[in-house]
Amino acid sequence: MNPLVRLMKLLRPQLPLMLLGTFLSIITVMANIGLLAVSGWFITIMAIAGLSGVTANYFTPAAIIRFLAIVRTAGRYAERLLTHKATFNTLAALRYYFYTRLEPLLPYYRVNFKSSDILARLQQDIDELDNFYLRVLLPTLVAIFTIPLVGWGVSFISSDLALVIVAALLIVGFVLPLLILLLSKKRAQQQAKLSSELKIELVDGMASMRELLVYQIAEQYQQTINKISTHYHRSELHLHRLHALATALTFLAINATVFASLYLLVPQVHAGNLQPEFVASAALMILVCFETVINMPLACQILPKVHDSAARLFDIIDKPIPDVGGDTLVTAGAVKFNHLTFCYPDGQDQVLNDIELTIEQGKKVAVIGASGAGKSTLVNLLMGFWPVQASGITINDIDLNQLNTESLREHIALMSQNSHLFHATIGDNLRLANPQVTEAQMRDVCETVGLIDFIDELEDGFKTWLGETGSGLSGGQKQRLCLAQVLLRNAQVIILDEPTKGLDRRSERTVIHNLFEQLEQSQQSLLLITHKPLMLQRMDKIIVMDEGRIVAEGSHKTLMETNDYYRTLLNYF
Ligand SMILES: Nc1ncnc2c1ncn2[C@@H]1O[C@H](COP(=O)(O)OP(=O)(O)OP(=O)(O)O)[C@@H](O)[C@H]1O
Repeated sequence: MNPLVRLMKLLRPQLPLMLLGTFLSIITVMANIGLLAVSGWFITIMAIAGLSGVTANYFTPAAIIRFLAIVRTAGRYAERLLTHKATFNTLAALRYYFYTRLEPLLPYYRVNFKSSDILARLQQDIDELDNFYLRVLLPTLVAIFTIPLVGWGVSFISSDLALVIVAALLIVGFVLPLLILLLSKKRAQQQAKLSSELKIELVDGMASMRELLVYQIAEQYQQTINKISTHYHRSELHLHRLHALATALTFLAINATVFASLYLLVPQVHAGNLQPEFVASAALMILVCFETVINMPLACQILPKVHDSAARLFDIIDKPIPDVGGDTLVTAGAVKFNHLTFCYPDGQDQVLNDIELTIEQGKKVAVIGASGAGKSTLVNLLMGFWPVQASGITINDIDLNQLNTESLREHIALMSQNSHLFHATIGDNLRLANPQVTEAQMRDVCETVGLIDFIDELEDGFKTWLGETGSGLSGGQKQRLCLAQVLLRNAQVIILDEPTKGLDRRSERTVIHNLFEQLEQSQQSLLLITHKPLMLQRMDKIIVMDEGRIVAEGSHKTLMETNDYYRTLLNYF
């Protein structure tokens, strides 16, 4: 379906406001035209009456002028109020619509989406859609309805003049903008592409500034930005030139129409077929009646941008959402991987091959393997991020595909290698994991992860603000805060991916000791990805993975004694 048609469907809830706004806009434009026409006529008859010394009735035209002036002012105010309200409502609804559709897609298409691109689309493209009603639909509807009304009104003065005005309005309102559109189409597309590229480069550059400086490629990066920026401004200049040309031609057409009106009407006045006051009335009216089409060149310039933005947004959200999750609530029990085999939708090779693994409730299982062995994939599948084969994974003997995703995420808490901390206070970051948590509970959990001394030394304690992605904390402190978040979830199964990465040996010992003590008490299950002997020693079972397969399993002691690959892995990491 055409993206603009889809967009119109999305705007349907705002239709009453939009139609009312359009109606008021038409009334306002017509009142303005009427006001100038009556004023021209009124000024002329008063001048003629003054010069010839006759009296004229000025009460009626003065009352009409006042009435039209009030309608114009009140109409403009109400129209602006309604049309802007409709626009803001639309903007909010569109953002909500696209965000809610994008959210479930991100875990599946993470690899193919660039966050800066998503940001550019969500911000820039939706802003562009916001123009659709105010700058495209509204002026087009106003032009379509008012041009015949103007023609009809002018035909009472002169049908020839009516034809000239309607023709001029059609040229200025439709022919000229379409011509400019054709001339600018390629450049406009190029400009949209460059603008998006510029945004992506800037966001990426800001995020990787440290690396750019360390690898001494900041200058190269600057040159790239300069190059895109120069091309962007060149396109923009070209488009502005075309726009200026359109504006100049529009004013030329307006003035030519005024001359044409004099050319047509003055001989008629001479011939006695028309009263002279209508000449001034027509001239003033012509100047203002182009208001009906004055925004059409801009509308034609914006329309392709709106079309492209809508197409880009629909393009993302139309990606199929993998069918994951059912209605059954998760209950505590063993987590089982039953001969699980998995291949990413966009991948060729099997990433997991015949995985057979059981994690009994309350037990601690570790997974160890070289980089790329499939450990994170195993965890992500258990979290329900990708669909798996029927009965490939079960919890308490219920197929993962039948389990409610929300309930699954309550049942299992995950601390991945790159857990995110928000630009908020330490307390707020902890409350994200558990909104009901009390200060006492926060202190307890921070004690468990060995962070409480550090927090107590901070002037604002839990109210200390963290920078973006937790900057302001050391790598080890961030890691411990993320661990605290996971522990606050009170989930039945906890998954930790290298939880002590970045910790010194003493802190690591304390954290491990406290963590395992808490797990013993709470009888939570633990699935741990680690290469640290300190933790591996305390596990009930260790799985050794290589190229997507389980190649060995047993306790730390047994594996150390019997498995060369396990020993190599421990030495290697
Ligand atoms: N979203 C994805 N799409 C396609 N292939 C992927 C995706 N994520 C991972 N892979 C591939 O799957 C394989 C296993 O990756 P995975 O991240 O599970 O390994 P890992 O054992 O966790 O590695 P590491 O210890 O380095 O984190 C790798 O070959 C990787 O390239």
